[in-house]
Amino acid sequence: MISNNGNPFAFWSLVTGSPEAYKKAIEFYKLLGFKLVKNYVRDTNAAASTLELEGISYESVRESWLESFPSASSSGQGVAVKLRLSNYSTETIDDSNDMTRHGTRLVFYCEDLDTIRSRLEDNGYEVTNNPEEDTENGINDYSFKTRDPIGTYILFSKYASPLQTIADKSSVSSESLTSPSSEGSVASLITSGKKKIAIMTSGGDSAGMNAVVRAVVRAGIHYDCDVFGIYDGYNGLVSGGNMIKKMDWYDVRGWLSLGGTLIGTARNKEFRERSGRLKAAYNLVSNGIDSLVVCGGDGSLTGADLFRSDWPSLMEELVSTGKLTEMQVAPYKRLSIVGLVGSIDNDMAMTDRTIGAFSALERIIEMVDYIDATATSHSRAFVIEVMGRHCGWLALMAGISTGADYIFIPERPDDATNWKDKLSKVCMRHREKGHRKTTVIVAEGAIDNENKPITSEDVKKVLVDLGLDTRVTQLGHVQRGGTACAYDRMLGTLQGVEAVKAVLEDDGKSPSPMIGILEGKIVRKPLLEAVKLTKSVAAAIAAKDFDKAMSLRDSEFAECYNNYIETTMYDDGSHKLPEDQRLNIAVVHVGAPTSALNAATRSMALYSFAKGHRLFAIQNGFAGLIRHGAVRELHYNDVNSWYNLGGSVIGTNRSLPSQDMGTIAYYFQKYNFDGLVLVGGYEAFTSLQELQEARKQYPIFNIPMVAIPATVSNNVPGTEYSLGSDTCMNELVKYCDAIKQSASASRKRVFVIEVQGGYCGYIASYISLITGAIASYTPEEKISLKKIREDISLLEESFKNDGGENRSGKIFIRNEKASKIFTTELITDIIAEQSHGKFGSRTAIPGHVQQGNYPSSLDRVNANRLGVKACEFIEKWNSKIDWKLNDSFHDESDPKLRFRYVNGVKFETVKDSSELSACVVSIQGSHIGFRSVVELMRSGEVDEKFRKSKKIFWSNYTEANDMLSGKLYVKKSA
Ligand SMILES: Nc1ncnc2c1ncn2[C@@H]1O[C@H](COP(=O)(O)OP(=O)(O)OP(=O)(O)O)[C@@H](O)[C@H]1O
Ligand SMILES: O=P(O)(O)OC[C@H]1O[C@](O)(CO)[C@@H](O)[C@@H]1O
Ligand SMILES: [Mg+2]
Repeated sequence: MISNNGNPFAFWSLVTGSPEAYKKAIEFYKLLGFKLVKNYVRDTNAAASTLELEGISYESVRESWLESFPSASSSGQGVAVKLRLSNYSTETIDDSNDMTRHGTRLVFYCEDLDTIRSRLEDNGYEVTNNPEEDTENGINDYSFKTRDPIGTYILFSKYASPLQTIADKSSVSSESLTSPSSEGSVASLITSGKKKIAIMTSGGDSAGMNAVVRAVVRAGIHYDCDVFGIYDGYNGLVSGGNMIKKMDWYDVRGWLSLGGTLIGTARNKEFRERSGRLKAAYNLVSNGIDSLVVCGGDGSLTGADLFRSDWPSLMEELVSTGKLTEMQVAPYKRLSIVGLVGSIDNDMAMTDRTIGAFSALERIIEMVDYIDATATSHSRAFVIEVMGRHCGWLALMAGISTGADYIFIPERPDDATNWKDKLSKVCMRHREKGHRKTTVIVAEGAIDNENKPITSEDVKKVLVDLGLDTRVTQLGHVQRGGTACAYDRMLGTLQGVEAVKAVLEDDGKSPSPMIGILEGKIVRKPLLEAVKLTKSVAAAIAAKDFDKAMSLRDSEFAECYNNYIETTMYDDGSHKLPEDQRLNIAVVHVGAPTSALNAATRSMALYSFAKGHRLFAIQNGFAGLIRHGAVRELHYNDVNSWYNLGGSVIGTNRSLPSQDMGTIAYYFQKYNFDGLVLVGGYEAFTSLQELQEARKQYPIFNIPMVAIPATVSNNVPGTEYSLGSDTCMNELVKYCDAIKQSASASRKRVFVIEVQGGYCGYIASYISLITGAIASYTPEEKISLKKIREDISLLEESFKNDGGENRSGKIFIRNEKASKIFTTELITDIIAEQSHGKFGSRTAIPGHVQQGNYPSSLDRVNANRLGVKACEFIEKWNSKIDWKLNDSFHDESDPKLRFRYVNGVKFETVKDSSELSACVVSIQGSHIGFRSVVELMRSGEVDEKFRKSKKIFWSNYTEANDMLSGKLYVKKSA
């Protein structure tokens, strides 16, 4: 812990509830040579005493900062102590002489120990010698100790590092070790045997980075590590000093709801050079940091990987140039590095999604939806340029989500010689079909197949030449702004926790990991390989090997691109099937409305039209069919603008086919349906099951039938995702942020928020995780008075630790059916009663707002994919081709797979292959497969009584929230 530039700083935060001790502590640190640099006004109402401090009355002072600077000639390290007086602090001074019983101990390095010692003694402080001082070896040693007036153990050592021995000292120049002893001050040395993890954010900021930092800080502390924040990315790492700060549990309070990155980010040239990385290495070692978690994009992780590979030689250089000694670098022979991918670009290999990409996409679709209104009004064309650097993910997904007429992305460049013609033809054709507006999305890295950039202005010229009144909108940094969407809060949080686990499990043998998400599962991948693969995308594009570039993108990229083309470009009739293969497909919405029902129906329709099929909407659910025979054929202009329309245009209804199977069979016969797509929640699942069973009586139902899960509750058996559930989470995140703000402003108030979900606790667990709720109540976990009591204790603890700041409002989340007895109102009343007037409680019930107004970007993208998948399913069954039912038609190779596996699950008891023609679309992360409804029922996975799957695939949300909300932390520190 020495410095040769006088810059590095260590920081400690100490809290007391006693005004007297607070005042004395200030004097104590001044005695050691600290200067009082700041008095903070924290909460003028909270304190009642009239302590006079530096001429300011106590009511207005709650926090004091004291700093000890090294002298100008010295390179010793500075130290800052933040003293906080909190009337919530229950901290009492432990009078025992057992240091291990007290949480905080500081070790100060001071050359002139005698001066400090006599000052302390002269002022009545008890000074005790270290009976075990090992002057020979000096490891983790101190000379004497005392206690500050609030009870912190202060140890004084003449060694600037716990590693520094007497013998060792001679090899380091005295200049580099000098503390400002002449001023009788101390230079600091904070030591402990804990693992020290630093977290930094780097590159372009992305929403969700704050969730990462919060999770790393809290998970780190939970696992008994010291966690440091490195400010401004590699800038902070290279310059060190007060850019590296120790972080406290409560420092990250309220961060989930804030946008950008609160520890700052930067792009730094120096780190690209070895000299910059050398400084960075020095700063880490001199702060005792042994593990580095970097959250950034491909560039930042490339830098991190380089740092990792350089590390041994950087250590050697620090020793050979005399900056550090062999002993000092000995424990840092290996730096644990973990990469987290935070970037809006979604351009990193070996992960399906990067933290921030969906938030940026959310901003884009919101803006394009706004533009839609004005574009349609004026019948204009808009060229919208989106970010993404050399990656087309944002542009592709934006194109799908906003019904764009055309997109330009680097991975699938158009032919240099004819792109203008192609663009003109598509746009004119769409206009002729009835589009009143034209939308073209251009990725900022768009190129032609000769690698020449295609700019928004180039595109505009083409559209102007077509006679279209055209405007260009460059969305710019609005895409990176705002708070994180639900998905990114979840991803950042879970990946942050995983990063800490990876640090702790680093045995020095396995390669440095990058935390990614594949098929919905948080995974560790070798950083080195991920960086290498990512670089190969750029190389493939440079070499014009666009197929390879495409294949190296995430697993859903190519599929989404093909879907986009099929639903947007093939309306020219070029891909129509022969007459005898064209089908009559029926679609029905079943159950409560969710926001992506229309978007899914649109994609089914556009896909069907391209193939020459007809799509018939059964209106107002099965009740509509039974009562009114309500069937309507959908046409291009009916559906084309449904990409962003919430609710259900064709109408939805909870009624089941069993109400009147005969009538339904009659209409199926009348319209000669070749397949049925049911879009909805648990009722859609039940309807599918009923229709499948009714095949015995009504052979007309021997057609392929497929249910697309669509429900906010996400309780459909066989899938981990349902359309509309992401929109619901985004709505709830906005709602909870607003409620938390209100709770925080009212200071002492807690809200109990009741969320939907039926008997499924998915929504409650998810929303608790991403809002940092103090407690959650779900049907899966029984509510008891004991649990409520514990949660109230946690709440009290949380109020105490606010210290009047109260940056984050307190909320409890309760699922609507969590308990018959402990209703939302009752829990609210119990809290009020138990608080004895210390804080109040209110209920908040968002109700049907949870269905959302318009679909989220993630739901729109998935609606497009699932709609196409469902139609393909029906086509496959009708074509009677040799269909291997493994996952999503991919595995054609192994004949044994035929009718044996579905979605990777072995089918032991398939009696009749027709069972497999009634399936639920099963989504596991980004992977889409099918599961037969018969097999699902047989598997025992379905909880018919409580209308959900028995599988709780979100239990990691609950575990992570228990860790990060403070529940376990408070228990541990109690
Ligand atoms: N090859 C490299 N070697 C060393 N450091 C690098 C390298 N590439 C990038 N860095 C460091 O990472 C920082 C961020 O990189 P970059 O600007 O490419 O952003 P990014 O991490 O890819 O994030 P995003 O693309 O989302 O903005 C750079 O400013 C630099 O300090
Ligand atoms: O904010 P800056 O430094 O202008 O960088 C913009 C770039 O950063 C990103 O937002 C993230 O990499 C890119 O999409 C964009 O090209
Ligand atoms: Mg990048």
